[in-house]
Amino acid sequence: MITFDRVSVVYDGTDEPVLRDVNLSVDEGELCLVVGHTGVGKSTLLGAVNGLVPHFTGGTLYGTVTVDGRDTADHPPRELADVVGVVGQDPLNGFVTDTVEEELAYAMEQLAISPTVMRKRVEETLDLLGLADLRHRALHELSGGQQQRVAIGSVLTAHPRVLVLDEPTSALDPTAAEEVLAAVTRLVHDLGVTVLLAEHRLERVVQYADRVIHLPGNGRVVSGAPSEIFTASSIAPPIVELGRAAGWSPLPLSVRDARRAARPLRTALEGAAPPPVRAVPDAPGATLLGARGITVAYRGVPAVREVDLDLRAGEVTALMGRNGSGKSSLLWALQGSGPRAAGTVRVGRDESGAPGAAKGGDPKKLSAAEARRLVGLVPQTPTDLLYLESVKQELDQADIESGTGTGGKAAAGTTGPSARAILDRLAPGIDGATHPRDLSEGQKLALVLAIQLAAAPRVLLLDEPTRGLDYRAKTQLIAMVDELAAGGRSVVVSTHDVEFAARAADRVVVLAEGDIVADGPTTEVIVASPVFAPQVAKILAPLPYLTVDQVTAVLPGGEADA
Ligand SMILES: Nc1ncnc2c1ncn2[C@@H]1O[C@H](COP(=O)(O)OP(=O)(O)OP(=O)(O)O)[C@@H](O)[C@H]1O
Ligand SMILES: Nc1ncnc2c1ncn2[C@@H]1O[C@H](COP(=O)(O)OP(=O)(O)OP(=O)(O)O)[C@@H](O)[C@H]1O
Repeated sequence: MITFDRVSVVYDGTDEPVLRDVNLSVDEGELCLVVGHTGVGKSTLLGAVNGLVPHFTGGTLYGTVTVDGRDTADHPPRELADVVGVVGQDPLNGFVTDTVEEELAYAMEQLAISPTVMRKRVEETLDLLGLADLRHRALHELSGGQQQRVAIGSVLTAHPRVLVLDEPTSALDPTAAEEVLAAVTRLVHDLGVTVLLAEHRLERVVQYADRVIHLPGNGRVVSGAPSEIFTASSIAPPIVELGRAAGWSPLPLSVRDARRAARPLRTALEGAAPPPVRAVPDAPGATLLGARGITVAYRGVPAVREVDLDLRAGEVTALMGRNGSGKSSLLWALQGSGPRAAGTVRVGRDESGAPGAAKGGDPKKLSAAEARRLVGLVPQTPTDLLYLESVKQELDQADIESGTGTGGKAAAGTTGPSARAILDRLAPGIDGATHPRDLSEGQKLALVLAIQLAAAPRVLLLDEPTRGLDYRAKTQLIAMVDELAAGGRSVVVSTHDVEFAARAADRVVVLAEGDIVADGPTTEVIVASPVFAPQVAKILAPLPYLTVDQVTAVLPGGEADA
């Protein structure tokens, strides 16, 4: 269905090809998972399938890509639209209409599908993706996850024979992600649709894959059966890491198979107490931010209802909850620039006595510069914060604003790492001359995180910060968040990434329809929940383990299973 014949892609201004002499053939009805570190070229590979690369991205494509017998060199994306449906990483970017219903119908209109068929498919898709209540809503007023669902739906309605999905579940809550993937799998099994799917959260998708296409980072592509590729690959979901540590062969890829394989492991672990995932401070830190009665409403409809929240020094809090439950609205209200229908926020003064220490107060009432030093927010669409011409300019600007360095060199009297140093930990090897627009999505996020982390505000709010980040970058992010917390800051991470929450947070707050419905230590809140439990917890339940590291700490080498 899809063939790559000696394909190389070189972007303008670079010498190194992103893809190098790639040969690949994907059969009809195959679901292929595309994996690789941030910036290795997954989106480039996917974009080549419908001709977005190079027709829209620039650069040069050597070799031949054919889809359903059509050469993408002679067929621009518009002429492939009846065969290939593409969902990109940034749904807002891809929208062409204004409302949910219009967007779901648009692709069909372009293909001149009859109105009666259109009606029927729109209704089916609204139900399939849980969008019925939102059908008349404006697209730009939807939450991130709601937008992502619409983007997926708008492609499904056209019934393409090939689906190209670039991180389709990155903004979805765990249940919605499962539903979307189940729907996609049904198309593969029942209608023989061919799917190419790039995803960093492998724990969500491995069990559905027929084949894995791995981009190891040298421009080449390795493809094979999932268990075969994951035996050796440098990227692996927790289930695979656990399987490797325990010496399971063949590697189980579904929780169900892993639970069977794990019987001896569970027996071996019984009686041993799992070490804590994170070092827990002896006493709770001082309250840095106190919010009371926070209410956010859009045209009279409440999205956050009278929320009270205290954020303490040294604490990393995961904010979780369904798509549309009010997480982003709450974060923006705390930060001060979002709407607030009622309630107060108070950030305490900086007691460190450092020159120019922040005064404290309600960030909404302070000057932008003052507020930024109290509360920082990395938004869900980080590119909103990038406006300069090169990565280097962005980093330098961040250092000047935060006083952490000048031009990348640490300035006298400052302690924090420069934005460049932070970026290199999250996504190594980005050329400073690159225009931020040309970065991969994961690289853009890493850049925005570096800018915000360099400012090291007392309270740092991260809205879905692991979208597009590979496991390596997430581990780095966890380490940096840890350092900030250890330095007396308070960090809140709004996330659907249960694996990240399990490793990064000591406290989990769950929102449902704008109310806090759970608030407690991570282990208590997420192990008890079928939705938020990470893979290791599911595999080893009822034992209270959350991460592979906890298991290996108890069983060095994992030989207990032998
Ligand atoms: N239009 C472009 N012009 C120049 N360079 C580009 C362009 N698009 C991507 N690149 C570069 O090509 C490389 C591969 O990018 P790509 O988006 O394919 O990576 P990716 O594997 O999808 O990353 P992520 O996991 O972050 O989505 C990156 O280093 C990126 O900076
Ligand atoms: N500008 C807006 N106008 C109208 N409604 C809005 C607006 N922004 C958000 N909403 C609605 O408010 C509710 C909460 O949205 P919010 O973005 O806070 O949710 P969220 O928990 O962050 O969701 P997600 O996990 O999908 O990012 C949603 O139902 C959303 O559709």
